Amino acid sequence: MSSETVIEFLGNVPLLQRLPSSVFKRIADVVKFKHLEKGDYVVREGEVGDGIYFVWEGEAEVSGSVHAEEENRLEYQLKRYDYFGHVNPESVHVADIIALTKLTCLFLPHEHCTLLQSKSIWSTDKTTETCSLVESILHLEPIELNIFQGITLPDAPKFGKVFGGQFVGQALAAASKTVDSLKIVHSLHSYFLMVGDFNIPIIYQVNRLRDGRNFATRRVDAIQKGNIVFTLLASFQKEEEGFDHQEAMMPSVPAPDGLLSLDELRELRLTDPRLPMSYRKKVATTKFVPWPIEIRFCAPNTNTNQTKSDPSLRYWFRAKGKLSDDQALHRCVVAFASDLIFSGVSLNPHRRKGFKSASLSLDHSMWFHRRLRADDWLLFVIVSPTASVTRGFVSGQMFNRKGELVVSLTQEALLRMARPPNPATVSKL
Ligand SMILES: CCCCCCCCCCCCCCCC(=O)SCCNC(=O)CCNC(=O)[C@H](O)C(C)(C)COP(=O)(O)OP(=O)(O)OC[C@H]1O[C@@H](n2cnc3c(N)ncnc32)[C@H](O)[C@@H]1OP(=O)(O)O
Repeated sequence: MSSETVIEFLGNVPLLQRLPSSVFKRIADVVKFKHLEKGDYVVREGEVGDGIYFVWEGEAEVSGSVHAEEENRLEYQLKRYDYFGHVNPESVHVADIIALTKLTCLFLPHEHCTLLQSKSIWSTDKTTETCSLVESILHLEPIELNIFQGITLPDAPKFGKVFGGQFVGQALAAASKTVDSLKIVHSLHSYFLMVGDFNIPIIYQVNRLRDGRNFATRRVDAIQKGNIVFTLLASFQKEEEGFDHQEAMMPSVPAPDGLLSLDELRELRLTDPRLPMSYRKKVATTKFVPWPIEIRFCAPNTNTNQTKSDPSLRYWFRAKGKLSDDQALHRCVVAFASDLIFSGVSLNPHRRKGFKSASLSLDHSMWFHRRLRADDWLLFVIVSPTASVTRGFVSGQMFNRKGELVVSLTQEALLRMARPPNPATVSKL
């Protein structure tokens, strides 16, 4: 059996899908095949366990007692992708497992069961303390099958509420962790339903809408205090060769290395005489928590939030720090970053002195065209073709440094002139 076939099988075992994708190859290298005939005992009640079994082919019956009382006898059937056994070497089997047909299992011996315990959903060796901030933000605690918990870290971007990109990135992480790791997200569509509270955890409930041979579809609801505050649909596909063309051209822009970072730009703005004193004072007194995403505007930017400009923007961005090598993580990071400076571009032609807006992202859609790395520079080209009846529409394209179009995306946002106080921007959960 090829290693690829074993990895694909392991990726379809729901229990394992939450693990970092790098673990599957390691598990595939150490599992052993066990073949049994109809009627054979695979394990016996009362015996000490020797590892975990995954049903590869055939059916088995579980028959045993929970408390040695006849009325509490367990009886159910196991089929492909089900598992049984114990991670702990001292545990005793509480039931017989008997082959109902010819049965093939993959067996993971005790000494390798630590592979099933990982501190992060993205990496086997890094913990949330040792990885980059954005990777920690996108780490979720698996609570049960299909249920994950995310939190808003103290250093995460917040804007007075749960940042929209955090919802998209975390929900996509939850969806990705219920899919065979050979299938990668190619599109997502999402709605921001209620302003989220960053002081409380977010529960991500994944609905496995479909698992096909090459495609899988998931719906994820983000829940706080019993309310669905955000919802996302995502589709995943196993990579296959096909037609390839690209009509979209990457615009000619300066390379990122020579451009100012947001932190440098902010420092300069404190003393830039072209900017109004009131603005400089505001920049100086506003608490500034650096973002986990590095951003470099392609054109010199002396605009304030009260300067009228074209409804378009170009900037380079990348995650700060090195990310674990998992394509699912890189796509979640891009999803997270894509809501930082996006729909605000719709407001550019309407900015003026005294301008104060109440704006909120309403929906967010993305299409991933090619593999990408979120810890290398990506160019985000944004244009707002229209704004009307309080809604601004933006579309964007992301190119890698080679000029390949890697992502297309759109967003609609609610754009209103703020009337004080502004209850729309705080959570009412
Ligand atoms: C160094 C140099 C460069 C740096 C450069 C940095 C750039 C720095 C960019 C950062 C940029 C971040 C960008 C983050 C972008 C997100 O993260 S946005 C967060 C994600 N989106 C959300 O949370 C939206 C969640 N959804 C919702 O809240 C609801 O679905 C909606 C959209 C409000 C619609 O609900 P609804 O109940 O139908 O709404 P509606 O009745 O119209 O209004 C709701 C409330 O707003 C109030 N409201 C209505 N109009 C107004 C108004 N004009 N003013 C105030 N309140 C209003 C209403 O009174 C109402 O309040 P209540 O009566 O309920 O108390």
